[in-house]
Parts: sequence; C-alpha cells; structure tokens
Amino acid sequence: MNRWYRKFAFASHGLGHAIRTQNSFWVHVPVTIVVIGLGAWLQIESWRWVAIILATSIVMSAELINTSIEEIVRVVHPTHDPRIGRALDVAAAGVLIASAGAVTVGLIALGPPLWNVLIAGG
Ligand SMILES: Nc1ncnc2c1ncn2[C@@H]1O[C@H](COP(=O)(O)OP(=O)(O)OP(=O)(O)O)[C@@H](O)[C@H]1O
Repeated sequence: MNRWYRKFAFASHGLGHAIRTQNSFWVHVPVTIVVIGLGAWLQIESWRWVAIILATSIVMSAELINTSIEEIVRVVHPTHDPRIGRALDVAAAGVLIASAGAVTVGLIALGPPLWNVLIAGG
C-alpha cells in the first residue's frame, strides 16, 4: 500500500512540475475544462464522454512524455546536436498528432449536440 502511495506521489509531483513549467499545459488544461463543462451542459451520451476522455488523456500523456524527453536531454546532452534535435522534433510531432486527433474527436463528439442546442433550438 505504501509502495503504491509512493508511486502515486511521484507521478503527482511529475504532473505538477509539468503543469507549472510547460506552457503547452496552459493551453491543454483550460481547453480540457471548457470541453468537460460543455459536455456536462449538453448532457452528452456516454460514448461521447468516452471519446473525449480518451482523446484528452492521449494528448496529456504525449505532452508528459515529450516533457520528460526534453528534461532528460537538458541534463544528458545540453549542447546542440542535430540528432538530438531530430529526436525532440519526433517527440513534438507525437504531441501534434495527438492534439490534431483530439480536436477532430472534440468536433465529432460535441459538434452535433452543440448544433442542436444553439442552431436547431434543442
Ligand atoms: N540539444 C539540442 N540539439 C539540437 N536541437 C535542439 C536541442 N534542444 C532543442 N532543440 C531543438 O529545439 C526544439 C525545441 O526544443 P525545446 O526542448 O526547447 O522544446 P520547447 O517545446 O521549445 O520547450 P518547452 O516545452 O520547454 O517550451 C526541438 O524540437 C529541437 O528542434
């Protein structure tokens, strides 16, 4: 039990550090709050929640892994190296792909219910 508590504490510490230091999270977190608020307001079906939760979790995980790689590079190889640059670019591309997927999922999951309420009048 204590071991699991320690694992959770380390992970929470990492999450807090990423949110404080990575400006990408200053976009991810407010967008996620707005999307959850919209979902609650529109009372969307379970499958839409599942899609939104999966998409946002994938973006956050990709961002955390990217941050982890950046932090390691700063320690292990602080000087400029095109091979390191390529590796960092690939990790950043992972975040980009996950974000593009999440925007698409958000449009599919929230678009029709939002349209019904705002345009079609319920
Ligand atoms: N040591 C390095 N060698 C070569 N290129 C690097 C190196 N460090 C960074 N780069 C290049 O700069 C880009 C940005 O890297 P950086 O780690 O600064 O990410 P960032 O997203 O700008 O940082 P942050 O997430 O902290 O705002 C990388 O994708 C890579 O192209």
